[in-house]
Amino acid sequence: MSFLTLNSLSKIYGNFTAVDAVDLEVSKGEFVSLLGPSGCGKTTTLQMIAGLAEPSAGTVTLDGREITREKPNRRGLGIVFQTYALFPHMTVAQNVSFGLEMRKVGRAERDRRVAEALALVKLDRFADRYPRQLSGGQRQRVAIARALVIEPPVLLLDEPLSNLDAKLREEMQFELRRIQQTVGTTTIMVTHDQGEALSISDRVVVMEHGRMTQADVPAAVYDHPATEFISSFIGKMNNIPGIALKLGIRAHGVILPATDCPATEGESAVLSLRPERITIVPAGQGHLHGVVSARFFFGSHWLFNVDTAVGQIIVSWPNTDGSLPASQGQPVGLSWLPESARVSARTQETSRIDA
Ligand SMILES: Nc1ncnc2c1ncn2[C@@H]1O[C@H](COP(=O)(O)OP(=O)(O)OP(=O)(O)O)[C@@H](O)[C@H]1O
Repeated sequence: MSFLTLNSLSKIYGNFTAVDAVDLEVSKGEFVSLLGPSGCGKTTTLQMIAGLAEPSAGTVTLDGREITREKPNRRGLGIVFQTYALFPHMTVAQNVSFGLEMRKVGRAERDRRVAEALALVKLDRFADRYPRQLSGGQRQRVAIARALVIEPPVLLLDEPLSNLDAKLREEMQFELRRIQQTVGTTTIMVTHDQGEALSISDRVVVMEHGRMTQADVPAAVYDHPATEFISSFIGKMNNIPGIALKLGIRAHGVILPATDCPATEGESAVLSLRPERITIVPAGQGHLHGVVSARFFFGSHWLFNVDTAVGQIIVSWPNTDGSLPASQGQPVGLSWLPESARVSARTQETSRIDA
């Protein structure tokens, strides 16, 4: 059963369509990320849910009630922006309490709920501090506590972690998920960070040029990207152009196997293969031959660039025991399970990239 429903929601500025007929059903308690490159319409979609932007067409329905034209304060949704927007002259507790005062909640209940919200974000010891006395991550926790204390039906997060440095950002991603799972609030988060969207969401909604192009669980978006754009935007992908065969492609005279082969035999196609699905094997073995042209260390894994007859192939190799399959300049073979590769019809977009 859908708790929040977007029905053909659109936003048009002059003759520019920022959001193009987006349909989405979000279940109660679900954590959904809106993911896409800059300018694809994520924030505008979120703002239409919040009531901060008026839809040009379509509807927003919350818990069976249409709220498309309702004022933001009447919707009572929790909102957290990229900039924390805390009141600088108020303490942490006063910041969190503010929304309850506006709603005329009595003193005793206010104190109880503020204490609960601060405990939830692990800031109970910071209640009397001012925002300037907090780190970026702590301020963002205050913003989350402030949004949740009013017990909103939906929590809307717009790039909530993008002002934090990489390490803190990762910690806060786990924290955000823990908090959301503890309170069970239906949550929609806008992000352009694919890792963030994949790691903490129940479902990822990918947007391109104002349109929703895939909405699915993270593993499905990663393993079965609906468009070529998604396959290269989410994670790394080797896209090898060639001619479709029944089970694979032929590229530069080499036959590359794949079982997932919806393209028509004989047509121009592209074989997509994730770097971590490729194994480096001794020269003379495998489906493809090449020479290691570069090697990069990332701690948990290495990336190998391998020059082959069909172009440069990226291979990811896990750092399980410190051993390496090949050194720079070494001839190698590349192997993969045919079910790890996917062949799709070649679009004009790929042709342009390859040209
Ligand atoms: N008030 C406005 N008037 C005209 N165009 C607008 C307005 N607001 C947004 N746009 C345009 O609509 C498109 C979508 O903007 P939006 O902010 O939703 O993108 P986004 O996906 O959230 O991008 P970002 O990650 O950069 O914030 C952009 O091309 C933007 O320039």
